[in-house]
Amino acid sequence: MDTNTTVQALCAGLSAAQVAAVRAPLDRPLLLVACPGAGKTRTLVTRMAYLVAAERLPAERALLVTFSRTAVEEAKERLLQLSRTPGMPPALSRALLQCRVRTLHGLGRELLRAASFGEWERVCGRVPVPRRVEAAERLAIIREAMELCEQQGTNTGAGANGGRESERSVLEMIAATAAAANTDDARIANNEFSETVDLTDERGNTERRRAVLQMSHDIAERKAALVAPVDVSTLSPEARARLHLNDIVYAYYERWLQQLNCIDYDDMIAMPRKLLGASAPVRQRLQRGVAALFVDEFQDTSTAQLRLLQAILRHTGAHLCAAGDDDQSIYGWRNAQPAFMTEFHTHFPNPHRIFLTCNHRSTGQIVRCSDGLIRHNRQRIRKAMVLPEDAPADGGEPVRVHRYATAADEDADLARQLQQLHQQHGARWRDMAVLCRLSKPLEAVRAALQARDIPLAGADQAKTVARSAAVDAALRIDDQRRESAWAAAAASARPVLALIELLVNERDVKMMSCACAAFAPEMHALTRACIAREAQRAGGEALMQTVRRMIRHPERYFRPPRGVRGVAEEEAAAHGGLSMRLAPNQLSACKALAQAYEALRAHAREHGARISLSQLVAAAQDVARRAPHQQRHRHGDSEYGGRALRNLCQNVEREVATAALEQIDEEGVGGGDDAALFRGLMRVAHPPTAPTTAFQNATLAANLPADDRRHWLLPLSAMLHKLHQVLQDGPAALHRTRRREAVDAVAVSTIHNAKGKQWRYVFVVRLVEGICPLSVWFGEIEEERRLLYVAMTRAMHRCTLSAAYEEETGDSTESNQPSRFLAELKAAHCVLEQRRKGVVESEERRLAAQAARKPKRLRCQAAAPTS
Ligand SMILES: Nc1ncnc2c1ncn2[C@@H]1O[C@H](COP(=O)(O)OP(=O)(O)OP(=O)(O)O)[C@@H](O)[C@H]1O
Repeated sequence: MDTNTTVQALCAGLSAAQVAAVRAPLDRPLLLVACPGAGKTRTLVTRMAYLVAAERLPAERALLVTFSRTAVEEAKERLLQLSRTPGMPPALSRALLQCRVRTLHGLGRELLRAASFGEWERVCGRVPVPRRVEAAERLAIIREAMELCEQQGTNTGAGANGGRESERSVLEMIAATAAAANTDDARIANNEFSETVDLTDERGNTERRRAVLQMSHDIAERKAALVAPVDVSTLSPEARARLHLNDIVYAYYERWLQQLNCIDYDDMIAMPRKLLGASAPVRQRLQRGVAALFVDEFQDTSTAQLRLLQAILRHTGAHLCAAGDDDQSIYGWRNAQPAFMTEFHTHFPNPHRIFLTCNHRSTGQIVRCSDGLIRHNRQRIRKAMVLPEDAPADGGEPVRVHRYATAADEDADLARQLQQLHQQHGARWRDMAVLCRLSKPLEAVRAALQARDIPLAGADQAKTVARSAAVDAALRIDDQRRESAWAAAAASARPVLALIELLVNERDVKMMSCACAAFAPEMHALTRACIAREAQRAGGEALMQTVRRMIRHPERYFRPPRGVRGVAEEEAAAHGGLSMRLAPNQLSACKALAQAYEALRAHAREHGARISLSQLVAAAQDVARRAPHQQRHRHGDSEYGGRALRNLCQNVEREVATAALEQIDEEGVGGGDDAALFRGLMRVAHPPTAPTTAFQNATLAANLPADDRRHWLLPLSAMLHKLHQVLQDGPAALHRTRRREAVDAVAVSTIHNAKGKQWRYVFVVRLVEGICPLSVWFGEIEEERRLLYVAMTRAMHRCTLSAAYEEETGDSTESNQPSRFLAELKAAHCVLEQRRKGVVESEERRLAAQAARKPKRLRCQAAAPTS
């Protein structure tokens, strides 16, 4: 098939504007300004295919980035569909599956992985691989810094002096954090910062919450602008006195992130950008992977993200094709800047702009009603949403606006309408969605719908199911065998895992003690404490390095055996040894530990990237068997137990690998090759709760040749983590892989989560002041209006908006004002219905009574009017 025919097949069914976008020349950046339902994702992926087919773009160098995982899934699905277009040459079909689709954060993570150990430390100030700080942790740290600054009389408002005093004391704290490492460790160990911040009070307009969020926003802004926090320790007292509160909180927050070896969401964008300037491997990784960059949902771009995109284009010279709708920008709280759409030309010079304004999704009435609403916004690219030529301008039903006396009435009537659509109009549950501005009010809605047996799901209308039987069969794990293997393995696991743990984590005293119990049982607690103190004195040296140093200079650390003359204690201390030296037998204990450790380390080095957890376990078992004390103290490590542990490890390995494969299968792109498997392993290999991961990785990486580090570092951590979990929780833990499966259920979701989706019937509930628009938001009324616009434009066939005058909250009843946006809807495209409590209730009672009497007749009866 020639290229022209292929292109024709690709563009079949597209509108003229969409075809123009697909075939636009490559010499200038391209911006597609689209309306809801204009098919921008479809156009973007078709352009990708067009460039691959007609412009010889290597598919693996076509990269589409977007801003949420759902959007990634959606784009991959579209690529898959496109690859199955009838008449598509098989080579092109295969090539399309090689196109890469990522969230921008995912791309950032990928680039971070290409950085070397040293670059991580030098450019990012972290040890690979850092953990991502939880949202609650972030807010807790910010709040703590602000409260510390507020203490001692800042509440005087004008009391600048009191404020300055306390701010200064926080500055001292920041400067002293490095010195106070012990306290910090204790706080980290106690997980103090994972305390959850009260974010449930979504309607509460509390000043503190607002201030903390605003500060968090300010920190994000600074990070977006790559503003480094001040280094307090280098400032003069005068300079410190001039610092603003926000500078102090930012410095405090960053200091803590470094202490915790964490990065935040913004770092996943800002750090790759820094690394692009500083690291050749990161640049090369990027250059290999990007010749054309496609950005979907461009209106959600934040300042930092824009800069990363610019850096990518600068370093690769790639073609840019962005698509977005400024009217659907709803992530202002994540620093999204719809203005980047209007000012596109200032960031990407000489662009080509194409408008896609035809809504292929909704009826004429929905399109006109929602278009009338969004026209109240001023900061927007002027565009009129239109319908396809063959669609009637006033087609479909008008938008329904329902008002109720109470929220309970609203929910009861909602349930009735959903049931009616399902039972009398044959609609599937999955064709319906209930959307709300906030998640909290949805709790009551869910309860009301569940009470009436309506199946519910989230916006993705999928549920988590256990791993499929096919995968189980592939794993060939038989429950009974696993059960007994687990028992035997658990019994023999401790000494073996202790040694592996020590290899993985050379700085953790607890791990060393654990390993000592098996390989150097004679070692006293005092000796272990001395090793730890010596390592600390040497600036955080690896524990085993300290042990080696002590073995090299026994005269400084150990008393000589009886009858042998040694150096005086004062002299030993003067040479940097211990002032109180350890008993002579402690030297042999140290040697036993070092010997076992070296044997395992040599094994790991020898096998490098090819070693698996079960091989490592086998090696550790071998070392354990040869350890001198093992002959004296048999500790029940039966041969069966040893074998069982190796089997268990193999199962764990298979499980981790299968989880990776499943993930790759679900993503559908790039499956099969080793690189994809490895990427998948990397993803599942992220033990979320292991506090020592960073150190583990650091030490292990130091132990391995550079090339081997990335190949098994994280997978091994994951497997060890899983093995611990299995040993702790029993065999059931081995069987926990889950996946998402589509269900026939009504989507109940926040508007944010519904973005990019569509349903035949959409119900937007709780449209009252304080919820939509949300009163606590920072005056962003236009963003609130955009949210309602997004919600309405999800509807294909019917859109129902509702509000109630009263809502019961606990013991009290709150009165509500209907949302101001309802008054902005044009009367010509909507019908207002005042639904009274009595009518709804009596109708329900009547139907229920009728159902009890004549269930068969009820099924074919037409709906009775209720208003
Ligand atoms: N040329 C077309 N002809 C007919 N239907 C189309 C056309 N283009 C897109 N559609 C349909 O319109 C609907 C909306 O498309 P799509 O979801 O790609 O739009 P979108 O611009 O991403 O929407 P939104 O921004 O609102 O999420 C889909 O059902 C899609 O199949």
